[in-house]
Amino acid sequence: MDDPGDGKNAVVHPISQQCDGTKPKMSSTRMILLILGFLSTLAVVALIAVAVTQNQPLPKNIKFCTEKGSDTRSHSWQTDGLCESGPLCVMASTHWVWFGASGVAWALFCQQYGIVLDAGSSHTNLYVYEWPAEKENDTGVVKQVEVCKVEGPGISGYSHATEKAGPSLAQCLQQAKEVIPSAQHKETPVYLGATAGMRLLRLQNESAADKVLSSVGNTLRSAPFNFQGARIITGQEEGAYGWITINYLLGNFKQSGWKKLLHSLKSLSETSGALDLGGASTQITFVSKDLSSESPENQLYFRLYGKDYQTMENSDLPDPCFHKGYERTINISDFFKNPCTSDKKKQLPFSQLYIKGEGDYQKCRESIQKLFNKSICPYSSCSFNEIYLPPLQGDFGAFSAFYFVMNFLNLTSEPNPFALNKVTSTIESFCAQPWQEVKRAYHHIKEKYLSEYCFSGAYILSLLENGYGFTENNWQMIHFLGKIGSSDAGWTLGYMLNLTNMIPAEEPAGPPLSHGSYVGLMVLCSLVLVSVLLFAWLLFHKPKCLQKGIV
Ligand SMILES: O=P(O)(O)OP(=O)(O)OP(=O)(O)OC[C@H]1O[C@@H](n2cnc3c(O)ncnc32)[C@H](O)[C@@H]1O
Ligand SMILES: [Ca+2]
Repeated sequence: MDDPGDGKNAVVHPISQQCDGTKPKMSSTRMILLILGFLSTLAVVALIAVAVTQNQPLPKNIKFCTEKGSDTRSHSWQTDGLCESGPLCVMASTHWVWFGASGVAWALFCQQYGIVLDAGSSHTNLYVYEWPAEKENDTGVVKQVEVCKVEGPGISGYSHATEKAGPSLAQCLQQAKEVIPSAQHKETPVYLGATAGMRLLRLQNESAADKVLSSVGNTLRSAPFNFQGARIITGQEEGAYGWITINYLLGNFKQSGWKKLLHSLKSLSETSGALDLGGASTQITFVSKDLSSESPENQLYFRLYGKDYQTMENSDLPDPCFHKGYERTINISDFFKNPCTSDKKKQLPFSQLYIKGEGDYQKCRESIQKLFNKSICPYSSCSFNEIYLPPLQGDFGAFSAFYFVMNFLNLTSEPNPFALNKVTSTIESFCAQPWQEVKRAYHHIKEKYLSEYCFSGAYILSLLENGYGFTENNWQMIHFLGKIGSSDAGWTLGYMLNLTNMIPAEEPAGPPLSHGSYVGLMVLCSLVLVSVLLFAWLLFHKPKCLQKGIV
């Protein structure tokens, strides 16, 4: 540490002070050495600690791909487990542990699949979902890769030929077989959930409903997939799984992981409500400010079907909800067949009804409004028909028929939804168009759908305004969505996520730091270490420039 410099041109700063020719005192050298040693140790410890915690061993349930497609769930992660170069191993990636000694681990990426059949009242849809196996507990990774619309009616439509319900699914199952690699078939779960049509059939004719379920069960069991059951789901489940689906697809569970889902009742504004309108039932599901459940289910569920035609005197039925010039014939026996209208059955002196459209939106709204009985409410607030409805909260994603109808009327404008008065005036002027004109303008659209858009539009407005109490002020909180990304909005994805336990009970363990903070911290620790070493080197090997001041 001797300094031969003369000190005349010394630079006055902490380092150059040692170049001024005076010998540093031993005690201060010792002190500097001590500090340098301490800082180096601290930097090394920090580097190791961060590297180790950030690069903890990968979870045991990471899937190991095999060519044979045997049950990947039973395979545990193997750090040296190289993919057996089967067709399912689509990618291998190197995972470096930064500054760590753990070396290299290989992560295998293979796809997994799940099938859900939505057996609705009007038809059945088959959905195929896909996700990377090693990420099954992450959020937003499950994607819809196929949808197949089953030909013919919904399965409840086979009540008179129950044995045909199962075979009706064959073509879509074949399509699923083509989409999913054959090695994966055996482990691909398949679920069927039946909704309002089957709920109504069960009320009407339980044994027919059982036979329909057993027929579809037999067909699904004989497919090469892993059959997990065919059942009738409740309206509450339909609402809840629809809510899970849209919030999962919108990434609302992402920011703070699945804790958000589990504690969703507390994180009020962070989830979207769900509005589903099917052929024979409708659901509204949202997280309410009002945590005390007045109604045990704390959810809405109701079925709406048919109209009240008690006042008719002859077989001609003027209907304000169809376009002027539209005519349709309905068999009285069909009309009173379903459980929602059977208790209103009357002896009528005619067997058919002749519906004649009037195209009168206001009259249509008034007649629909009568369906929503708001006179009795056993709770602090109700939607209608004595069903509990807490105050509306936050945004809503509206799908199924809500979307089909609004989309046809060009009323789905995102991200700036139309105001309620624009929606009302559009539906009103559409209803006023004569049927011949409508048919000419939209000749490419199925006549059954086309004839009912006026009624459906008026019905949707009645349901949302009079039923649920949406107003001008909160109307734009409703977002009409058909798909989110590549996946359809509906209950099926939420159903599968739940049944495959892809919604973990606990937030999955992830690295404590984000990648950015991790890299930043590592760079900082490294800079501290390098500076300390440089400082020490300067201290012990004084370079010439510092020995003789050059400034
Ligand atoms: O939930 P449930 O009540 O069991 O019924 P569903 O699942 O069969 O009902 P959908 O959402 O498939 O369809 C809702 C209604 O919309 C009708 N619909 C389906 N596709 C449509 C389209 O493209 N345009 C207009 N209406 C459509 C269909 O006939 C139903 O009456
Ligand atoms: Ca449905």
